[in-house]
Amino acid sequence: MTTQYLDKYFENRTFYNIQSQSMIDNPDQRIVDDLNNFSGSALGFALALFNATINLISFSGILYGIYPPLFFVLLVYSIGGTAISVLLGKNLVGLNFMQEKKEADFRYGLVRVRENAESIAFYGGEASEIQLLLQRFKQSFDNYTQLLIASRNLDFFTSFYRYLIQLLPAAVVAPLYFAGKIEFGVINQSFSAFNNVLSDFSIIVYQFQSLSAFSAVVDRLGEFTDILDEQNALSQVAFQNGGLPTDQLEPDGIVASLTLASTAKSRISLVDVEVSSSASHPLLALENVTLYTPQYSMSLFKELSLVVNKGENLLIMGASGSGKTSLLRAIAGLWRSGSGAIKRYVKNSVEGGEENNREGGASQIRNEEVVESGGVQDKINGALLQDPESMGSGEVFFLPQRPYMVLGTLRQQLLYPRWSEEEASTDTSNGSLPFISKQNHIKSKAVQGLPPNDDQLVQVLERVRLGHLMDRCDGLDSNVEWASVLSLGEQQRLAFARLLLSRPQLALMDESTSALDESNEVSMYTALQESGVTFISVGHRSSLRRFHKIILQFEEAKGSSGTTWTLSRLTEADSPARRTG
Ligand SMILES: Nc1ncnc2c1ncn2[C@@H]1O[C@H](COP(=O)(O)OP(=O)(O)OP(=O)(O)O)[C@@H](O)[C@H]1O
Repeated sequence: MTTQYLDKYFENRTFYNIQSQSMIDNPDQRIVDDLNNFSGSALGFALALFNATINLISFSGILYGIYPPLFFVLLVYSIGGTAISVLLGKNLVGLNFMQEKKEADFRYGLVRVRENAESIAFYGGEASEIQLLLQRFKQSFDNYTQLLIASRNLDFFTSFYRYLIQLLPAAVVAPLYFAGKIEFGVINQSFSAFNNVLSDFSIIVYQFQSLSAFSAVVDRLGEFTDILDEQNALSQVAFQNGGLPTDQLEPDGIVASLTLASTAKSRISLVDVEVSSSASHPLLALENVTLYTPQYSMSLFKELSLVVNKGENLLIMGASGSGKTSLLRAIAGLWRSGSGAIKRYVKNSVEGGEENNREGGASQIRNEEVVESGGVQDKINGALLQDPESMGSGEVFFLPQRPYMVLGTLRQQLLYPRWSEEEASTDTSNGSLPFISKQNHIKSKAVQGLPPNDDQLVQVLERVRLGHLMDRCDGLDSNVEWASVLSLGEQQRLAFARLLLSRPQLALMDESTSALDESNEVSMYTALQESGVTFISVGHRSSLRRFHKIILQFEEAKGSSGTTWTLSRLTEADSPARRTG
């Protein structure tokens, strides 16, 4: 179940939609605790029911044989008892549901402290953190108090129900013994049969508390499953739709009904156009794209059209909050609320690598800058960037504003997110889980060619001026908490190393050099230009202009919501030659 849920959670970026649109609380807790409780309790209840059935068959015959009315009295008594326990415990399900949520919120609060330890320590925010955490704990505690009160009331009733009836067999059977109708041993026999049948009939009454906890777990998992299925169905619809008007879709089954409901508001159509290697083609085209925030609560920009050709790097500038990152989200397919079309031109990745190789020759200015910024250019050109067979080359690579450091070795940092499948196939640690089928897993990004060897990884590290990490951290296999150990600028350079290793056709970079000094920034951008990758950067610094050919500027529209945009070609004045001259 865990692998199934993980597959669904990661399929079609559902984890991102759940998080960015706050669709559901604590998916992690549902995957870990709720699945555990569900499987454990389901097995427990199934066994209890099976036991009770066998027991009932065995003992009801005995009891019925001794005195038939006793059997029927017991039946009526247990039906009444079940009804009263359902009445008394009906709010237990809701309370158990909330208890799971509140405890998960509290635990998540503690995880956030661990993740942001340094920022909290710099702010000196300990007192506020304790207060916030205690607030969460108090909510959990208050709910637990209510849960205890409801359980206590139910427990009073259950005990009363269990003991009240104990007198009945004695009261009925003793007179029969004194009348000489039955043997003395039959009294004991009737007690035993009576209690067995009572507990079988009363399985709901006795297990009500666990049943209500189970029911809360089922509710939480059901809610989660619905969201996962709905998101995946929506993505399939969007995929099948591929830019067609929704009325052209086949109206069959759940997918079609979701189509009609979900496309009441229009969505941007995202089309991957396959092109042959020989044809000259753009890398990206936006046609009349109007973008809204995911819930359509705010319009960001309207009717944006642009084309990015190979080598025509695009710079996006504008005020904070004007929608620059959101445009990258739309290009990456994360945000679809709006209208218009985004076309990404993709081709065979091996061909892409060859083309990169052919275009690997750098201009004079680039070479000068590279020598100045690191002096390892010859090695890079010779061993790495001109060896397409050894490189991965996907289509679009995204460098987010906040570099993401995975939990793992330096090698895994560098290879992320490519080659993970290859690693998984050589990983023997899954051997103890034979039921996990590899086919079920989300495919990592398709990679052609061999993964880079250690020498190449070290060269790229040196190219991004992180060669010292090899000595400092005990080589490529050292495993530390990278997000805490590396400075923000070092993390951004590591992200560039990933990009250089991945060598996509198009890179989307969101303020990915914001923490770097100017010399490092020049070095990173130069290396990227050298590798033949076309890039779209979001940034605030005017020093970035020299690496780009086109600029898209967002400006606040006066007197109306949203922003206006202007697209212009960067003039020669922005080139590095002019600047230095
Ligand atoms: N998940 C979200 N739901 C709703 N609104 C959002 C969401 N994410 C961002 N926004 C809003 O969308 C607007 C554009 O955000 P975006 O991140 O694109 O800005 P930006 O131009 O990149 O800003 P900055 O330069 O500060 O990074 C902002 O007003 C932001 O508050």
